[in-house]
Amino acid sequence: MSTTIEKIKEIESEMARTQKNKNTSYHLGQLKAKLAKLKRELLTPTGGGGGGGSGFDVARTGVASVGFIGFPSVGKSTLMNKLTGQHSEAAAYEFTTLTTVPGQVMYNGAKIQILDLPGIIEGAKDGKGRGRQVIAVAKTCNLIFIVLDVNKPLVDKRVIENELEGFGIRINKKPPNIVFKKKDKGGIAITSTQPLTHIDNDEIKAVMGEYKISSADISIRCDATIDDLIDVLEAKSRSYIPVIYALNKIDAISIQELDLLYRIPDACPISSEHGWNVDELMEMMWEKLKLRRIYTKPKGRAPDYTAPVVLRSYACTVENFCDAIHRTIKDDFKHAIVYGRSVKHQPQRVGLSHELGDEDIVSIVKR
Ligand SMILES: Nc1nc2c(ncn2[C@@H]2O[C@H](COP(=O)(O)OP(=O)(O)OP(=O)(O)O)[C@@H](O)[C@H]2O)c(=O)[nH]1
Ligand SMILES: [K+]
Ligand SMILES: [Mg+2]
Repeated sequence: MSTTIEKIKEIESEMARTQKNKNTSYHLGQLKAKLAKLKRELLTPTGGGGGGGSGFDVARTGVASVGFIGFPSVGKSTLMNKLTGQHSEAAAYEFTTLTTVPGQVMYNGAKIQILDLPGIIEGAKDGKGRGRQVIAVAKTCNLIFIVLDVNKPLVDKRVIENELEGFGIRINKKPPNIVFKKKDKGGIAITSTQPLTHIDNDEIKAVMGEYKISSADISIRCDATIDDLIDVLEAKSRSYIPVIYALNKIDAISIQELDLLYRIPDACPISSEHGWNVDELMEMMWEKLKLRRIYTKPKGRAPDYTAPVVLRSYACTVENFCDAIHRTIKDDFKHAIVYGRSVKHQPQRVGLSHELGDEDIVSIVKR
């Protein structure tokens, strides 16, 4: 019996040998679906396999978490120390950090947990070193900093991205706009709102066959690839996480080289050691985390700008706000009075379901 990793290798090499055309698209679709299923097997902890986040998990604090991923000695721990003031051992030899080291930064009134992680190497997702445990922790974070050494940023970037993607992490990407509904009978019905340039019905049917789905409505609302479709079928093992590339050690390069680095999307050139440009990194972190600060205004007094209630953008209704202050506030809630960007009139009376905007000011009126 060959191992899962060997099976994956076999399928990958067969895919590489197979040219994509009308006659092969069904077969390629099958192979891709097989591959996705095998990779999922690899991600499911089976006791000895060392999957999950076993031993690397730490207690979660704060409103959001940021995990550091990168090759050994790119400066992750040095960055951690600079940002949090906490101590994580940093040194000139590889694999200085051996487990998750948690820290915290306060930014715009929000407590944000920072997780310094051990370095990973190529093949990490397939079980090299402790890579799988490390990536499993990153997969639970709200944001990942991929820390790269500016001396070879682009090659390393590709390798690290590949490791994360192989682990079901989707970087700076939204879930594909495909609505999939399994049915008891009726066959496979495919509709699309725009021409599909990457896939044909044969390929889709091959994938469905591999997943043993004989009846479903599939409504495709983007120019999807077969990988997008598989991501939707494998939704449970996918995490869509924003990433910032922290390009570290800029103190070691020229201004001309620095100019080139600024062209890399979602990147922030820094020097952890000297603290250069970490302000910009923090600003980008704030943008990517999409947090909202809500200021409370006690009746007849000025708003309290020093201690905002910080909410996630997908859970920022007046109800979420009440819950964040105290469980019982909702019980005698009458309405809320809101000033800020979420309302047309200043102020405006709103109910529990109203969605708040960043820096809104809220007073709760009780019954
Ligand atoms: N020139 C320069 N060196 C840096 C910078 N940041 C870190 N270093 C050096 O890089 C080496 C590795 O730093 P660490 O912070 O231990 O790197 P790491 O990524 O945490 O390494 P592992 O935990 O082993 O994966 C140390 O010698 C640091 O002094 C920087 O901004 N510029
Ligand atoms: K190191
Ligand atoms: Mg380290």
